[in-house]
Amino acid sequence: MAEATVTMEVGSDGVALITISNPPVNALALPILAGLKEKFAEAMRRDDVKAIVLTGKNGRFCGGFDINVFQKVHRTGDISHLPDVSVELVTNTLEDAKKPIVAAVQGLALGGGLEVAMACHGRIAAPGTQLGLPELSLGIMPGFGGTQRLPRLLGLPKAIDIMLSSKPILSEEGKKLGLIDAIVPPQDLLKVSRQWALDIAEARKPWVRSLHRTDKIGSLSEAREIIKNARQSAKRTAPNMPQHQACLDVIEEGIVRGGYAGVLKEVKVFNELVLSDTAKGLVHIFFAQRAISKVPKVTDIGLKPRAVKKVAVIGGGLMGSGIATALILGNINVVLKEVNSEYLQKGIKTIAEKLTVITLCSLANVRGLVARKRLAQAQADKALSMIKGVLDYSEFRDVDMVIEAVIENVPLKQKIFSEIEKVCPPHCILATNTSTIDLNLVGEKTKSQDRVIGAHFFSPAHIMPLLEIVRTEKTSAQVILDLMTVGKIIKKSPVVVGNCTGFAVNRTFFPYTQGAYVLLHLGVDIFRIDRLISSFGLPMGPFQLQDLAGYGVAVAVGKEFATAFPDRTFGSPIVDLMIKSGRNGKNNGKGYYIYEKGSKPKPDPQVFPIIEEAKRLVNIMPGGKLLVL
Ligand SMILES: C[C@H](O)CC(=O)SCCNC(=O)CCNC(=O)[C@H](O)C(C)(C)COP(=O)(O)OP(=O)(O)OC[C@H]1O[C@@H](n2cnc3c(N)ncnc32)[C@H](O)[C@@H]1OP(=O)(O)O
Repeated sequence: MAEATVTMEVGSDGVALITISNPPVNALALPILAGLKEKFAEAMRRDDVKAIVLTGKNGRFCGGFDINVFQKVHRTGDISHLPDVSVELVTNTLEDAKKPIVAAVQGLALGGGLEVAMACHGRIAAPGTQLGLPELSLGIMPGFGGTQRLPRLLGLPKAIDIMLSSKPILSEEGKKLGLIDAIVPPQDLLKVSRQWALDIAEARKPWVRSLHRTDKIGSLSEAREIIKNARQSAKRTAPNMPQHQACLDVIEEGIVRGGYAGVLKEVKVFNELVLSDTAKGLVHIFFAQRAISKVPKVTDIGLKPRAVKKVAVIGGGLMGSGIATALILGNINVVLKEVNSEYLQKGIKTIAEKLTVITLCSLANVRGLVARKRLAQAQADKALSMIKGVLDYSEFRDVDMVIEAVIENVPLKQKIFSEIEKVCPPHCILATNTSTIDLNLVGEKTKSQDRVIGAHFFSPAHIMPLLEIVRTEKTSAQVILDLMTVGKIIKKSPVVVGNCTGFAVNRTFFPYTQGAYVLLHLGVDIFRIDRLISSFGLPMGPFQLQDLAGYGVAVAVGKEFATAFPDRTFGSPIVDLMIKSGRNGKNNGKGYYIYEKGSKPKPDPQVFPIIEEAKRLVNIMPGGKLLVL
């Protein structure tokens, strides 16, 4: 592992260049923070230093405080692992320095990295640099003064938006908003920054301390109104995330009692948030998301991913259309195969609708609905030109991958696999989107077992980030790597798992659903179950989710499980009875809930007699009273 260092070089111009080096993202690890303290102290002491430029090595300014330290705090419960950076280093040493400091920012300045840059007296950036405070996505909030300095540099609405969304902006936007003083080509970054620092030292440019600024804050009543609206919006969009409200409280403290009081409160609340369960969970997810791209004997054996330029998707239903949309959005050409032209048209129409909605959302910043719609239509049409609908296999001769997305039916999948093996080129990856069926069964009738792999997407497939990649003992490392790479290109989180009925997700999910059925049969109100699960933090409860997925999936998956794990299966007739009574969930607007366009799903009391019938058929409490939980 490369060493974490901070270096300082003093030029003949009297500018000290302090460089952070901690590959790959120059995170502010503890030795880096100690190094910064030491080098800044030296620069302040030395008479030959007039001004300072702070930068990061290898084209990246800084990816923020070292997240590994949070893990250490979580493991030990000992908050003293967190150093006093916000007041001692960022405010006293940098912002209140006796010599001007300019941040030369390139690549990225995120979290603590941007916070350090904001405490400097000038910020010069290379084009396309990412600037953001993503701390809330880790369950914490900015802790090096970001909650105070960002609003003072950008104004409250934009600063709140950046913090609460955790999304970075580019330096070009940063320049327009006032976060960046100048954008210069990377090769001029240090030269311009040095001159800028000297200009401040020699009073040719203003010496600005961000925390002391008030010009962008507006009146107290305006600020309060903005914060109030942000609070309400966060309550709706992030109801189970305490860090959103906490961050707004700290911002408000700074508005009401001044930036320095805000910095002090930020430190206190930051330390509380670091220990929260939310932070523990989200920091775990940060590392887990990175760990998934390291698969032993796949990503560590020197293989290079092959280009996947054209993918055939078999089946244009709910899953197939979503998968095709995701591929097109990732700039991958798609051949969509259906059994007849009616289904094919329907599939392509669904894809067109999805593309229009997505492009419309991505154009939210374009002014005027008409202009937005026109642009969205043009972009969606362009994307649609990457798809070719077919009814036979003639287009399959040059595809790099096939993703079969038909119904969960073993003989049908086996037939398709033996057909595609014959028509596709020998390098072609043969993937199935099955959610449950053992892949050895799916590929049983092919000779190309090394090319057979599971690509289990989650509905809606163009939106949900998880891609469960299922490998059998015979799937080749190259094929796994290729699918992982496609997954990343189409912005999924590909997780490689082993092969068994249900794989990892449904193997876990099935007992969860079974638990919900058992409670239903014990007499617990299903809408109460859903409410409890939502308030626990999941997007929806098990019954609403079943409505969303459609009952066909539940029936098919249930059968597979019952066959594979008969002793772990509780046979509830509820889904069959729902289907018998003409319900199919969201698909036909009638499930456990009623679905009407433009309104939220409403619990349907008419399902109670169906539930009673299910309970009567499987009487798990003969003669007993209903359990009140
Ligand atoms: C007090 C302060 O307010 C608190 C903070 O600053 S908290 C930190 C705030 N910063 C962040 O949240 C940024 C987190 N990092 C990222 O979003 C992305 O890593 C990135 C955009 C910087 C780079 O993305 P990318 O190039 O795709 O590389 P990615 O694979 O994510 O990361 C490369 C490596 O750097 C590590 N890394 C990235 N940021 C890190 C950080 N802040 N601390 C420690 N390690 C970090 C990753 O764990 C990964 O390690 P690995 O190779 O051992 O798995």
